[in-house]
Order: sequence, then structure tokens, then C-alpha cells
Amino acid sequence: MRNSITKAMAGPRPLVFSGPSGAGKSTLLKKLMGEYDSVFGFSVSHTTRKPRPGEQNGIDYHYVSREEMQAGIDNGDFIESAEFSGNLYGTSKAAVQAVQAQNLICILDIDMQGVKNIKKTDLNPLYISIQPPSLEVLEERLRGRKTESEESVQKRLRAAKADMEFSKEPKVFDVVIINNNLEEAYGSLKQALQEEIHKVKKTKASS
Ligand SMILES: Nc1nc2c(ncn2[C@@H]2O[C@H](COP(=O)(O)OP(=O)(O)O)[C@@H](O)[C@H]2O)c(=O)[nH]1
Ligand SMILES: Nc1ncnc2c1ncn2[C@@H]1O[C@H](COP(=O)(O)OP(=O)(O)O)[C@@H](O)[C@H]1O
Repeated sequence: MRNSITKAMAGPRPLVFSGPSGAGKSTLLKKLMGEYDSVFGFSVSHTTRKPRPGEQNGIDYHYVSREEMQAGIDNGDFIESAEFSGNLYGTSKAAVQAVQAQNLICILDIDMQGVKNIKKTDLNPLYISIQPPSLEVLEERLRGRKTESEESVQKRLRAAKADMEFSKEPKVFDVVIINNNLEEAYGSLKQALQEEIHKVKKTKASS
């Protein structure tokens, strides 16, 4: 039986973005949300990892302690949660509800465990995988971003191998975008979302 914790949530069909750390999800999402004002809303996850310079609490993530996060999970506040690279990450029901209450397309940026768990719910999103052209390019990008320690880069690369294999499984993702050239990848993303964007704009225009 499907997990119906999200049943009370209404609004346009959400979008799940997944793919290896460093593939370019945040870069593409920022571009998308920058171009389409009042169409998308970001589901702000909780995490136990420390904020990076420039990241803001409540905007990029809700930064919490492991104890606080675990208490929330035990209390049933999360739609899904996962351990990634030594930290907990999770999507709270409140995060998704806050976006759907505004009739915006809710965007979830989650890892492959999150994808597997969301598939057990009735959220029914469109699943999009953002993949790097190769593991070598991914490593260059991760190092170039200068946010990760050597240990963290290694953990992310190990997870990336599994993620790249997972993206090839049939029927998991609706769209797989290879982020080689950024403008081309962004063009493919917009094309994949054309119909959903159009629906939201039409609803807004008639309300
Ligand atoms: N399952 C799950 N994964 C998440 C969530 N939030 C972020 N992630 C994933 O956690 C991984 C690490 O995220 P982050 O530490 O921000 O690093 P980055 O992806 O390299 O910028 C990425 O694969 C994210 O997609 C969440 O709420 N649930
Ligand atoms: N198409 C691209 N070509 C070159 N560099 C890119 C491209 N897309 C993203 N990047 C860079 O790669 C790094 C990782 O991208 P990011 O968006 O942080 O990935 P993710 O959110 O998937 O972890 C960033 O420094 C970003 O500027």
C-alpha cells in the first residue's frame, strides 16, 4: 500500500531533482527559479551538515543538530530522510506544504535514497536526473567548487558511482539530463518542464 502522508497536499505536480553531488543541480535550479518568478518554490530540506559560506538558514536548508533532526523523524514530521556522506538530510511535510499552499511547483533536490522513498508515497512528482558527462568531470567540478574536504570529495565520488548507475535503471526517471554544456542542459530542462510551466502560468492568469 502507498504511504499516503502527503494526501492532504494539493497544487501542481512537484518536481524531484536528483543526481550526484557536483552534477550541477543547484546551478540549474537557481537559473530556473531566477527566470521563472512565481512558478517554482523550493522545498527547504533539513540537514545536519554545516552551512557553507553564503548559505542561509531557512533558505538553502534548515540547519539542525542530529538530535533535533532525529526527534523530528521519530515524530513523523518527514516525508523522507536519508544519511548522505555522513550527514542526515530530509524533506519535512511542512516544507512541501509551504510551497504547495502557494500553488507553486514544488522542487525537491534529493539524493537517490530520497527518490526511492518518495516513490513509496503518493506525492507523484516528475523525476528528473541531472548527470555529469563523466566521473572525471564530476571530480573536477566538485574540487573546483572548493566547498568539500578531501574526505568529503571521496565520499561524494563513491556515492556518485552508484547514482550514475541508478539513473540508467528503466522507469526510475522521467528525464535524464547530461549537464555537459550548461546552456544546453538548461535548454533541455526548460523543454522538459514546458508543459508544467504553462499549466501554472495559465492557472495564475485565470485566478
Ligand atoms: N534524501 C534527501 N537528500 C537530500 C535532501 N536535501 C539534499 N539532499 C541531497 O543530499 C546530497 C548532498 O547535498 P549537499 O550537502 O547540499 O551537497 P551538494 O549536492 O554537493 O551541493 C545531494 O545529493 C542532495 O540532493 C533531502 O531532504 N533528502
Ligand atoms: N555545465 C557546467 N559546466 C561547468 N561547470 C559547471 C556546470 N554546471 C555546474 N558547474 C559547476 O560545478 C560545480 C557543482 O555544481 P552544483 O550546482 O553545486 O552541483 P550540485 O548542486 O549538483 O551539487 C559548481 O562549482 C558549478 O558552478
